[in-house]
Amino acid sequence: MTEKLSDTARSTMVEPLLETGWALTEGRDAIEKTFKFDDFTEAMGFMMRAAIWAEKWNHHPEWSNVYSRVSVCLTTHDVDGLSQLDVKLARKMDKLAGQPG
Ligand SMILES: C[C@H](O)[C@H](O)[C@H]1CNC2=NC(N)=NC(=O)C2=N1
Repeated sequence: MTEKLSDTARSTMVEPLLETGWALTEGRDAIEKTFKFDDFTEAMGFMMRAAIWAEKWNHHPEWSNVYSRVSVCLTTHDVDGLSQLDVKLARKMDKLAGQPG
């Protein structure tokens, strides 16, 4: 059963994400990041690759795309807050984007 991250888990698992461009969302227990790509095609390719992992893990981002940018917000609706799934997907997205931050 997915659980909300504990305070300890937040400092060990979420804080490192803040170093790679993720930020805590105002007013929500969520993290967000805007990925910038060279063009629309690169942005779409990232979304497709990330979508495959989201579906495989049954954990889906709240995201939007404007041309070469993809804005992502991750939170776990089932627990109304951040869980390990959000950390896992955030790490995967960073890898798929090939950008440290
Ligand atoms: C029924 C389905 O398995 C659930 O709604 C899954 C789908 N994807 C999900 N994605 C996210 N971000 N949070 C969830 O709680 C969630 N739950």
